[in-house]
Formats: sequence, C-alpha cells, structure tokens
Amino acid sequence: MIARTIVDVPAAQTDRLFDYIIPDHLEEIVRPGMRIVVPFGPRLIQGFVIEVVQESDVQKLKSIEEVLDPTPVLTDELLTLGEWLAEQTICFRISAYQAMLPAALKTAVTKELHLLTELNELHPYLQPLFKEKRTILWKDAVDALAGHLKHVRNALDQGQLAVHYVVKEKGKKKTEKWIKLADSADETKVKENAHKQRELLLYLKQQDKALRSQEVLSATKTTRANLKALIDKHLVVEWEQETYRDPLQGVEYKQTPALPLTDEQQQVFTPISESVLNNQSETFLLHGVTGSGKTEIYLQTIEQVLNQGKEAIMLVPEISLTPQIVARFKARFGDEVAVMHSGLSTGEKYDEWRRIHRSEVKVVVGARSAVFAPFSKLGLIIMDEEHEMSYKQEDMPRYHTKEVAIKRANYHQCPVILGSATPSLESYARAKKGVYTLLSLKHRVHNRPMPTVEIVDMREELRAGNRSMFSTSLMEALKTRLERKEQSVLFLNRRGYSTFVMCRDCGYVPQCEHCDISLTYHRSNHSLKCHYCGHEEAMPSVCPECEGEHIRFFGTGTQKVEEELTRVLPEARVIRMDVDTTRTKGAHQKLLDAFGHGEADILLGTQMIAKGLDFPNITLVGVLAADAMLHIPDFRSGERTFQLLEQVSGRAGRHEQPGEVLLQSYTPDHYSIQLVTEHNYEGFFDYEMAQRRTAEYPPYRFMALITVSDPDLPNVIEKSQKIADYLKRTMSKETVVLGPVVSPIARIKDRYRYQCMIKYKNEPRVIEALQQILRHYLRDTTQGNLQISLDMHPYFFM
Ligand SMILES: Nc1ncnc2c1ncn2[C@@H]1O[C@H](COP(=O)(O)OP(=O)(O)OP(=O)(O)O)[C@@H](O)[C@H]1O
Ligand SMILES: [Zn+2]
Ligand SMILES: [Zn+2]
Repeated sequence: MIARTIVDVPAAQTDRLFDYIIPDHLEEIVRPGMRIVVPFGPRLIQGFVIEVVQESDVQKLKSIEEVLDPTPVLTDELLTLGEWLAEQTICFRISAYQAMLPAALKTAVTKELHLLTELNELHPYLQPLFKEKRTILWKDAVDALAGHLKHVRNALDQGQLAVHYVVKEKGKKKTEKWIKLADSADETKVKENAHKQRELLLYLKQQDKALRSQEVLSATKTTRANLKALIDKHLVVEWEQETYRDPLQGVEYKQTPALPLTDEQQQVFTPISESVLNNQSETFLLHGVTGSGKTEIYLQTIEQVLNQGKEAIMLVPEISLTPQIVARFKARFGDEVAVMHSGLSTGEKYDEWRRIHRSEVKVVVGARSAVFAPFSKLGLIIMDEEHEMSYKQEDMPRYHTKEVAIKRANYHQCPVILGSATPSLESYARAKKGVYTLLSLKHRVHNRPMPTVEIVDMREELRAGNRSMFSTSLMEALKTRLERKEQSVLFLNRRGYSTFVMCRDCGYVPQCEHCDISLTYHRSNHSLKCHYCGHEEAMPSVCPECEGEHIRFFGTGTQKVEEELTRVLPEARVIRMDVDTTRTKGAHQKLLDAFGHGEADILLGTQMIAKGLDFPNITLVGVLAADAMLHIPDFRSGERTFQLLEQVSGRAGRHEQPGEVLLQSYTPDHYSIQLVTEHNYEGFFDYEMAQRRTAEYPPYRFMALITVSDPDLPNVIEKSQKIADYLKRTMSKETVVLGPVVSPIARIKDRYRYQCMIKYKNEPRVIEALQQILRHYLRDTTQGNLQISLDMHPYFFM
C-alpha cells in the first residue's frame, strides 16, 4: 500500500504529493489525515497522508518511518478544504493544513494510549501491555505489536482505549485521580457497620459513571481512608487520568435560560431556524443595530442545532473575544463549550482543540482559526461582527474567514449567519443582490432608544483657545456623569496616527489627486506620497486650504490621556485598558470586572473597548479623535471609521438609562462621521458605494496585491516593473494594473518593498497568471533573495 503525502517543506518544488510505502505492520493504521514521519533526502520530516492507494508510478519508493497519530487529525472534509484554500489564496498545501491545526501539533508531541475498560475485556494481544499501568506510550505499543496494530484500532473504535496527546515542551501534564465501581463488586466484603464505606458505594452505584475521587469524597463527606479500604477490597478501581488545562477554571457560570424573543427577534429567528431544521446551506446577513439582541438569536439558534445532535462554530473577532462574551455562551451551554483564542497558552489551545477533536464539546467560541474546528457534524457557523478586518489572515494562507465558513457550510449543508450592526460593504452588497439572505433588527431590545450622538468641532475649540485634548462639552458631560454616579467610556483610536498630515485649524488632510487616498508623510525627504499610484509632492509648510500654520502630523497615546484626565478631573477614578495594561493573563477580565462592579467612573481605552461591552451604567461615550482612522491610506478608511464610531457609540445607554455620545473631530462634515449621528447605516452604504463605483474599488471590483521584496533595491525595481508589464500584457482591457510603487512600509528587515495592484472584474485568468509569475521567478526566489507575496483580497496595503 502507498501513502500519498504532502511533506512539511513549504516550497514550490515540494508542493505536490510524494508517495511512500506503508510497511506491513502499519497497513492497518495509516489513514488519510494522519501525520507521519518520512525520509526526505537525508532527513526525516513530517507529512500529512492525503490518500492511501494500491500502487504508485514511481520506482524505488521509500517507506514511512513512523506514524504520529493514532487517529487522523484532519478529516476528509478538511483535507479537501486545504486543497481549495491553497488554490484560492495561492499558497502551499502544507501551509494550508498547518493553519488548520493548533501550534502544538507542529511541535513534538507524545501520544499515549489509555485504558478505559477492564483489562480482561481487551483483545488478548493488548492485555500484556496494560497489565501494569493503564497508560502506555503509543510508541511502545507500536514496537510491541508490530503487525497487530489493528487490534489497537479496533479497541479505539470500541471505546476501550483512548488516545492522549502530551505536548513535550509543555512538560508536565496535569493528572487527577478518578474512580468507579469495579465491575464485579462484591458488597458483602463491606462490614455492616462500615457506614461510610457503604454510603460511598451506594453513591458510586447511583452515579453509575467514572468520577473524580476528590469530588466523590466531598459529595459523600468521606475521608480518603474509607475510599482506600474499598480500593483495597477491589470494590472500587482508581486511576490517574490526564486533565485538560481549563482556561476558565474556577470561574462559575450561572445557568441562564433562553429569553423570550421580542417580535422583531422572532421575525429573524424563524427563517434561520427553518434553514437549520431543513439542513440548508444558506448564508444570512443579520444586520442588527447595537443592542438589538443579536447575541440572544445566536444563542437560541445554537440551541436548536444542539437539539438536532449537531455542532456549532461561533466566531468572534479576537479583540472582542472578551470574558463577557465567553461567559454568555458558557452560561447557556456549560461544558459543551470550548474556547479558542490567542490569549491561551500553546498547551491550553491544544487541549481545547482535542476536546473538539474527540467530540467532547459541541460548541466552539473562538477567533478566526476556530473556523477550522474539526467538527464532523457541523450544523451552523456564526460570524459575529462580520465586518471586522481581523477575519482576514495576513500570513500564508491569506484566507478570509467568511469564505472558509461558507465553503464548510456548503459541505455540511448548514446555514451561516454573518452578524453585524455595521456590515462590510461587500456583504451588504451581496445581501442586496440576494446572494445572502438579509435579515434586519432595526430597534434595540424593548425599544430602548439609540444613544444621541453629537459632534464636537475641535477646530472651534482651538479657535476659542482650548488646546487640551478634551473639548468643553466633553468635560461638562464627564462632570455630570461623576455627579450622577454614572459611568463613562473614553475611546482613543490609536490606529492610523502619525502617518497622515492634518491642518489643526481647518481639518484639511492632503489627498492624492489620482486616488482619493490620504497621502503619507515621509520623514526621510519631508514629502507626501501616494501608496497606490506613486504620486509625490512636497510637504506644505502652510495649509493650502486656509493658509494656517498648524499643519502637521498627529499623535497621542492613552497614557498621555490618562495623565491629562487625572489633572483636569482629579476626583474621577479611571481604568485604562490598552495593550500595556492588559498584557498579563487575566488582566482584561479583572479590569472589566472592576469597571462592572463600579470601581471606576471612566473606562479609557483603545480598540479593545469598542465592542461587546454591555454594562448598564454606561451613559456617556466620548471619542477623542473621531477622524484618526479616516486618513489611513486605504480606500476602506471611511468605512472603518463609520463602523468603529457606530460600534463605540453602541456601548452607551443599552439598558434603562439613555445614552449620550460625543465625537470630537477636526473634520465634522465628513459623511462617515455625520451619518453616525443619525445611526444611518443605509445612508452610509449608499454614499460609500457611489464612491467605490466611481473609483472602481471593491465591491465593484476585485483586487489583488503583489508585493515584491529584496535587499537589492535595483532588483526589486526591475522585477516589479517586469511583473507589472507582464500583467498589463496578459490581463483583459478592463482590468487595471497599478504600480509598481514603493510599499507604504518601504523597507522591512533590510528588504526593499514594492507593490503592484490589480483591479479586475471578470478575469478568470488571474490566479493562473499569478501562479505563472511565481513559476517564472522560481529560481530568483529559491536561489536568490527575491520574495514575491500575493494577497488575493487585500485588507492591508502596507
Ligand atoms: N428577548 C430579550 N428580552 C430581554 N432582554 C434581551 C432580549 N434579547 C437581548 N436582551 C438583552 O439586551 C441587551 C443587548 O443584547 P445583545 O448584547 O445581544 O445585543 P447585540 O445586538 O449583540 O449588541 P452589540 O452588537 O451592540 O454587541 C443585552 O443585555 C441582552 O441581555
Ligand atoms: Zn487649514
Ligand atoms: Zn495616487
């Protein structure tokens, strides 16, 4: 038998199947989706078995050296998905497969076999192995059983054995003592007057399953000595069992029942629920204003999926994967929930993944990569805050989570829900065209009012002599909250600072005359540059608009704001949340808890406080610089600004008390800011779509970004020019090829970077042309220093 294998060498030459002989003693065990160790040149490397076939065309094959997994880590579905992913994003298949697995599986892992039943129930071949201990090394089993591994397979299938993985570098695994009633428990061995022992036995009988020793002792208020007596009499068996590192251990979740849905909620719930019940692969776009109760809909849809015996993936952007969100899911579904996000240690992530892999949980709440959760009976995928950019992966494979979700849902014939108060233009446009089913929640739960939003013109403040970062109205509003003992949120957007130039007198920001994109300041030659088309101009010393002299670039940090805040409002208790204050584990939760318990009056923070917060006492939201993101050189910056402001505003007045929002801005007339005052998503959509149509940007066009880099500048210029020329020659007339131009980050790690962009509509040959470019420069990229990276639907133009 032959294993067709993808080997772990991420390179163009090795991005294909290699055949290996499956030695006889492994024949029963090797299946597609398992990791194996194979000889490759002089080395031994890892690989994934893709297919098992009878014959190979290749002569002189080598043999598989070792099998790393007793059961496949990738299902058939995920194997096919990886192939698709590699093609769509133009990456190596090995990179696609590795993106689907927890990092721990890329490193050395020891496998163990654990006995779950009585020794004598095992196949005679296996019994000697488990005579002395209930856990043995997988490797020892392979050595001892050469040729009879199929018995292990059968025992695994029958649930007599289980596979445990131990991440080597994480060292010690955690174990606990477990007990259960022995199968042939002869109760007459317990003396009449040994009440405690009898009680213990009775309890185990009633529970009729394996239990943690410690739990049983405290439930029956018995001592260890009593238990020991029963074990010695062979009435009870005890063993050590590996426990999972539970990232949420010690946190108690009170069970919450489903809330009766409001009429509006019911109206969107019905079609989704029909789709779930009819096993339809349908994509819903749930557009619901902030506080409209989208999460409750997610919860109840998941419940329905679980009732069908199926599984659900709940995707949340990394940044809003807050303890508060996790708590809402844990409170509804308890132990059925696994959590996956970057805050977990390698070991924890691995444990959560295994709980999914072994079908011990039915719901996973997680960031981007959780879309690959190895469920086999998937009934639903939800993507909350679907407009968030973090759903796009920025390293190979550069996939968008939404596309993967829809692909998987297609395979499993189940619905996808994309939810947001501010959907991406792409998704909303597709929903309007009927590609997705549009569902709307236009009102907050129980018709609570949306917060009132007011724009504060910071140019006026400057004119009136106020040079501080807080406007007079914001100070007033903060003071009122202090008096009323209500809470405020202050939001500082740090993204986008310091790259753009702005006039502080009139709010003017220099734009490229060809691209409608803010120009970027270049310190080195004191100039302004467009990163789409290469246009360059001198940095003005006075504002071309108002001739004012306060034209410069911009920047401030949360720490500075905090200092200023304590100076002007010394009586206010402030909690600051940013990357610095949330670095340690659990800090995020602690700060939010403190704020939730009313230990502070003001929560000051960055992006991480923009979403998911649901605190009843917040009645004021202040945004210090609403325009900060508006001027990032990216055609989506208007969209992002609207989305972010609408989301932050949504934190105010979610419960009984009404909310107020103040947006400080130097460009108060910009539509992305203006339309937030009316919470007018539709209006924003129409306006922005018109812009995109004129400038030929997505969703009217697709885009692809090609970045070329090399330590040798002339080489980068030459190669990127040739690539652009080739594309211009091969693409159809309507397709626009922009560049080559210097990348916004012109040099990284001594590599000079240039980029080209393609804007296309109907261009079936795009992927092929790009692959052709990669092939053409194969020698330069493997033997020289040249790098060419491709991003099919770019979200970052750096
Ligand atoms: N049917 C209901 N009855 C009573 N309260 C509800 C109901 N549905 C939701 N709520 C409550 O309304 C508040 C807002 O709901 P939720 O957080 O689900 O909104 P959301 O649309 O997800 O908001 P956002 O997009 O702003 O995060 C929550 O406190 C929630 O418990
Ligand atoms: Zn000006
Ligand atoms: Zn330009």
